[in-house]
Amino acid sequence: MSQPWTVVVPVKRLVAAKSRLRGGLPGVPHEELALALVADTLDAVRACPEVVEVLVVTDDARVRAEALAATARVLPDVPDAGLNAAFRHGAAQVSGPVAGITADLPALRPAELAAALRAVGEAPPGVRCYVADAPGAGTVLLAAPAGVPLRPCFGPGSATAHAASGARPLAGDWPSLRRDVDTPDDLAAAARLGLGPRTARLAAGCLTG
Ligand SMILES: Nc1nc2c(ncn2[C@@H]2O[C@H](COP(=O)(O)OP(=O)(O)OP(=O)(O)O)[C@@H](O)[C@H]2O)c(=O)[nH]1
Ligand SMILES: C=C(OP(=O)(O)O)C(=O)O
Repeated sequence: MSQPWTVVVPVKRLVAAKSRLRGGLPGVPHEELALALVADTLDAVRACPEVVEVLVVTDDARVRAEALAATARVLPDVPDAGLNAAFRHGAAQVSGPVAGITADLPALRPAELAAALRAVGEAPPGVRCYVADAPGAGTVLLAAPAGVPLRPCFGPGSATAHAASGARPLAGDWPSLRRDVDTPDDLAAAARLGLGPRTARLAAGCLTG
């Protein structure tokens, strides 16, 4: 292991999560789909050899149980403060290198996350790095070396915001890491890469091509 990373994973309450994906798998209850995305993301993060701890920030009881089963630590959310506050809250608990990742990466392969985290370790000292999503406007991963504040700028146009904040984009070929799932089309694209087992079970018979 090159560096012992802690990964912070914020997750909204399932009833409100992934609203753009609602109805994406006909006949599958929305909260089951939202939870499956989280479960597959967490399993892949946990299986990454560079990761020593996973910190899930959530107020959702089912996500909490899922995270504990995946041997993650769970912190309560900052009430009504949004995604960046949740990332800051998690990162504030960490003294070593810390990465924030979105919980909507059901095709994530541990080896691709490991390669991205190793690439952060090769950046100049003190530099934060980010991985943009497949379309290029969003962010799936933001990482800071030990002692450097994470300073998350997630939200619409976050890739530009992270660059403007001084973070460095990582250019690796990591399709499963870059494939966040916001819409039914994203889910179909993730399925082409290969979904994790929880999401794959729900998708069986619903997705084509
Ligand atoms: N803890 C926490 N996590 C959040 C919050 N807002 C978003 N997230 C998580 O941040 C990640 C990326 O967010 P989005 O891709 O916008 O997901 P979303 O808000 O569930 O999806 P939409 O409803 O379609 O916008 C997902 O894992 C969300 O669960 C928040 O207020 N608190
Ligand atoms: C949260 C983000 O966006 P999206 O909801 O589009 O995944 C982001 O990319 O910072």
